Amino acid sequence: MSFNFQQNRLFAESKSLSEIANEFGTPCYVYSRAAFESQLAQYHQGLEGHDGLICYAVKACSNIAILNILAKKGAGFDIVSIGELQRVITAGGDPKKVVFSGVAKEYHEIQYALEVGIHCFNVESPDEIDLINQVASDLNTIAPISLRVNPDVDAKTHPYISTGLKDNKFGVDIKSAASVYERAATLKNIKIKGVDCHIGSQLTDVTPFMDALDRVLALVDELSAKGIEIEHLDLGGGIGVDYQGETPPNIPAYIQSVRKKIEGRNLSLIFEPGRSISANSGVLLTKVQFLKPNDHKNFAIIDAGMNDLIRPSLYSAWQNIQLIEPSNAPVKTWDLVGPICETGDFLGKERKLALEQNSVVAVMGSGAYGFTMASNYNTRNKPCEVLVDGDTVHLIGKRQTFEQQIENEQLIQE
Ligand SMILES: Cc1ncc(COP(=O)(O)O)c(C=O)c1O
Ligand SMILES: N[C@@H](CCCC[NH3+])C(=O)O
Repeated sequence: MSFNFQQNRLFAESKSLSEIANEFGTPCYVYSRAAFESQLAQYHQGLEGHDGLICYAVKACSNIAILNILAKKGAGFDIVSIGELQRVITAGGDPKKVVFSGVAKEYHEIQYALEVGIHCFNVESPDEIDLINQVASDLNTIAPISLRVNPDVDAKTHPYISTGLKDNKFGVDIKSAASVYERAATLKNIKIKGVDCHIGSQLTDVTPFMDALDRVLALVDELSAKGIEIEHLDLGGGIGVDYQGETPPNIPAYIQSVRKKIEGRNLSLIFEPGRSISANSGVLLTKVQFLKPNDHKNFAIIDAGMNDLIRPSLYSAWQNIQLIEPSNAPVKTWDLVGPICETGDFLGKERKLALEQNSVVAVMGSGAYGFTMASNYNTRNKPCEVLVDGDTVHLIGKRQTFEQQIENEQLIQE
């Protein structure tokens, strides 16, 4: 029972979103604790009885209160920067359950990750292996690594969020992976642990995952023949969600089919889900400021813009928009546009809604890549974030202030 209607009023668990909008103002991200926990539980259910880790992709929704809730339920974390690692540690997450992805890890980031003792580095290039080996040698330690391989499969998702094609910057071409492993095996401060693969995001069909897995398993066999034994497979994230009637794969069933494919092999499993845990665990509340109907198009100007939620502008992503209270206004077709001085600043186009001035709407499916991609464009303060737990509301992220925005800026002295 995450987001649900009760007598035509939209609720987060047992709390009405109108009450939240009144108390905290808009724009405001609202998350459901139960939703986060039940999505994570699906992954744990799929993995039950098999060795492995569910490493939530912090970039999807990184508020420390959320990370803390997931950590308490046993999650590990997939991070891509020292900042994300600091978030995990601040939130009480276990560094031993952290995998470090990303194409551009820096010396100080690798150093910190080694000092806190992360589970594994997901390495994306031969040069990076050398740097990790160097840092580990400087610290007189051994760095556990997986190589992120690019299996050249088409994830059949939006080109901007497809990562497993040979045209994408991520990972190492699977054809040259064996030689990269062979070289890594000669390095004194490197310990080879796994093979890593993440082919894209918002996949609604498991076929590309399974094709990638076949290629990864062929590599595992090739490595084994060369005397390099792989302990774990990290199959990344990427499971899609229902934004507009999509039918995403059933999570436990997906993991079961992976387990079936690796039967008889001594391989533990890591998954790095982001969107499938957080997208439908959050909404963005925004209020109609003005209505600007005209002859050929009706604009509803809302108080959230592309700086608060960039997905519609950046990927032409479609997210459902719903009134949180019943309305007596006539239903019309509206473009919901924000306050930013950009033509591409919209959260939804051609939506049939009974809008009036001060109506509050919820942009559904905003829990992933929502707040984490928010910016200060047009010097707008980032919105607040609240977490609903049953009928209790916690403010987990205060609305940013102008003073916070400019605190690192200074006038020149003349
Ligand atoms: C390496 C890596 N792991 C995990 C994720 C999480 O992906 P998703 O949110 O699609 O589950 C991403 C983002 O696509 C990623 O780049
Ligand atoms: N930010 C993207 C997903 C990127 C996934 C990260 N590799 C989205 O909102 O759909």
